Amino acid sequence: MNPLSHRPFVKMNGLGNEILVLDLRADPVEVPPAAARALARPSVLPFDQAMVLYPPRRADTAAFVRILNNDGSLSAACGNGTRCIAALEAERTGTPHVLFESEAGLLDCTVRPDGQVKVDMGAPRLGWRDIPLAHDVGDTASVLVPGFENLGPAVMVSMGNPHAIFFVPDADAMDVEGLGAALEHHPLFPERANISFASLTAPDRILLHVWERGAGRTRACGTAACATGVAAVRTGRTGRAVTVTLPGGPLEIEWRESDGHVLMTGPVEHEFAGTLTPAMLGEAA
Ligand SMILES: N[C@@H](CCC[C@H](N)C(=O)O)C(=O)O
Repeated sequence: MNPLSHRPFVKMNGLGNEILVLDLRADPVEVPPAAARALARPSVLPFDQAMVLYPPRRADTAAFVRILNNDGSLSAACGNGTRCIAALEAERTGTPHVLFESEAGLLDCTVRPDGQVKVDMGAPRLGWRDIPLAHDVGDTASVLVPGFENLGPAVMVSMGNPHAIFFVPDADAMDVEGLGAALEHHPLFPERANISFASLTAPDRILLHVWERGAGRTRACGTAACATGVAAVRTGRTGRAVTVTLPGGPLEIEWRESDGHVLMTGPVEHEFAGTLTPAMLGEAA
């Protein structure tokens, strides 16, 4: 019997970014990449990321969170998924403040009375080794990617996961699938990268399309919105507070001056809950 069989799940989304939540705190087991791929099949529980809750490593946190993309790969960060698990945990405990830990660090979340969730996503990392890049490129805010020089320079930012942001005249007009799939695997990005195309639509508004590492094109990516807010400040395009609008809707992003942390605010939606079956996990019943 697969140890994940008969475990409860919750399906949610953050601006259309499809999130599967597995709370394994009571009886932790590993979620192998093959199980994530089986569950993500279109006829089963198609998701972009699975947020898997494990017992906390620190007494002040609600859980340690592991994040899997739908190709089975791991990510240290997922902004939309973090809002989803914060809303669930706040509902469960009756308190609006929730602290999680992930591979990227602490995630301090607040569920507001209007249901919007604010997450302190921590400080971005901007050094080439931290992003990571394959080698020292000089200024990580202006990186010409070999073979893609026609796109102009990428701004590289890590929000715990690697992001390349291209500011372009019209993000709606970009071939997000074609360019994203090629750039995700570019040798300059040794851990692959999330690829974003961003356009300024007002002094404090950015239009964003994202190709996600390990998940492909999604309706929204919270860490990409955070990274884009940081990238816009680094390149002198905006102030520190912006609205980033993705196909799934807007996120409010602030790169706080006092401590360098990035704050993301946006909605979540509960869809349905259920129990995993052997068939969902790709096994005979
Ligand atoms: N959708 C997420 C990002 C998920 C992780 C990403 N695909 C990666 O592998 O880095 C978000 O909302 O941040």
